[in-house]
Amino acid sequence: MKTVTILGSTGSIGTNTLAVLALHPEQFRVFALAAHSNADKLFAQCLEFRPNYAVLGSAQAASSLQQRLRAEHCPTEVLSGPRALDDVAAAPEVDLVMAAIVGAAGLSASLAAARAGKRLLLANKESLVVAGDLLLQALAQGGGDLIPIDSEHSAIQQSLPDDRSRWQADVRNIVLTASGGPFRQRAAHTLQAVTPTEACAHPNWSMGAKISVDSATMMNKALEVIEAHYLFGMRPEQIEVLIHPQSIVHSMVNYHDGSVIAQLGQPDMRTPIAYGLSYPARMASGAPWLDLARVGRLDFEQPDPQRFPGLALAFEALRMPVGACAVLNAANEVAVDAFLHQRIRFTDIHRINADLLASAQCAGCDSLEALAELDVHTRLQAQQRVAQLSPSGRGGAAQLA
Ligand SMILES: NC(=O)C1=CN([C@@H]2O[C@H](COP(=O)(O)OP(=O)(O)OC[C@H]3O[C@@H](n4cnc5c(N)ncnc54)[C@H](OP(=O)(O)O)[C@@H]3O)[C@@H](O)[C@H]2O)C=CC1
Ligand SMILES: CC(=O)[C@@H](O)[C@H](O)COP(=O)(O)O
Ligand SMILES: [Mn+2]
Repeated sequence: MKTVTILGSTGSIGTNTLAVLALHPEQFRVFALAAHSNADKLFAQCLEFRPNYAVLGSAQAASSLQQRLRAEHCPTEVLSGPRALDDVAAAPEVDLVMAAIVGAAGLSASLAAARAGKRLLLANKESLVVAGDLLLQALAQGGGDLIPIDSEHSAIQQSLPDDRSRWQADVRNIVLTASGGPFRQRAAHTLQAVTPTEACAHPNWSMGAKISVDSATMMNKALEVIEAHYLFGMRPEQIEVLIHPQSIVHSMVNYHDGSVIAQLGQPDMRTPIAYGLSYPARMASGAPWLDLARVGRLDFEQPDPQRFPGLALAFEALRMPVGACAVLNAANEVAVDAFLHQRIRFTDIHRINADLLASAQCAGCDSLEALAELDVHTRLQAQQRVAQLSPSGRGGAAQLA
């Protein structure tokens, strides 16, 4: 029996993880569930999975959830705050940690799990983007391992040789597939008018709001290029991005002998989640079977740099000092949030990201403290840019649309 902590249990990945675990009660027990503010959903999850611990963002919300659980005779103890996230990630009882918090807010608990030698099931790509070297060092020190949950990286892992020492010798490059998101065919000059609802309407995947907007700008793929660089030790020029609108080929590896090895499946996160939970064995995930005759065709095309200028920022950041990726991530988190709150236009996301990356002062920012400072500083700068770009900052009160 393996014991699991799920960080971000109320989100899209968290919910899918619980759906997979529910299929295998004889193999897994839930130790802790953590959310930020969705107390109602966490309450329902606690009643169903009866974890030892639940975590919420604020002490007040935690105390209210505790009372509701006691009234239902549920034994779960409710904790609060970022320290509690680290504690439930590193607790000695835990074997597996699903890191599915959104954004850099997930970094501290990912590091805590890594230092404690857990198997880290990493959905929170921002942890690697902000502090890739430090997370890999923590894993090496803790003696645990990391299984990527991001569908492309799960696909690459499944397509690489088991023997890591062969990766550089055998592999020519890796190809991350991208759906192109909801605006793949939309004229670039109309993108400034798109709404948050349109941007979140991903053609193939059902996901949280932040990653859905990232898919629409292709900043998701930019973050995934950086994620792949750290996970697989590939140089920027060994990482290629190819648009594949059906999201059936989840990514592929080109070998020196001309072979291409890929992983295919329905666009359903329960598959990479089940792979991570059961690795190296395989188990049922609940995802539907892939019927290629029904899919009919698989298309591929080059990403259009006019429509998706954000993709190039990943390659730029990887050629800069290490903190540049943290700057790009922080700028993007602030910009996406401002877009979702209709404070800036869709196309302003890229303006903010590109401006802040261009002015990044990140030389020597390789410690956790320096990266944290850089993150705070960049968020302040990004907020200032948001204020300038928002309708009131432009000198008018007009609605964005
Ligand atoms: N969704 C997907 O299919 C995929 C997601 N990923 C990655 O997985 C991560 C999660 O994505 P997704 O599930 O879509 O996101 P969601 O927005 O659906 O869920 C986010 C989860 O994180 C919690 N959370 C948010 N902020 C904090 C915080 N400050 N402290 C603690 N918990 C917090 C939320 O709690 P609450 O509900 O209370 O707000 C929620 O449980 C992201 O890094 C994303 O890039 C990667 C590949 C695919
Ligand atoms: C499911 C998953 O891994 C997402 O990151 C997905 O890849 C998003 O789709 P895009 O290819 O549109 O970014
Ligand atoms: Mn992905």
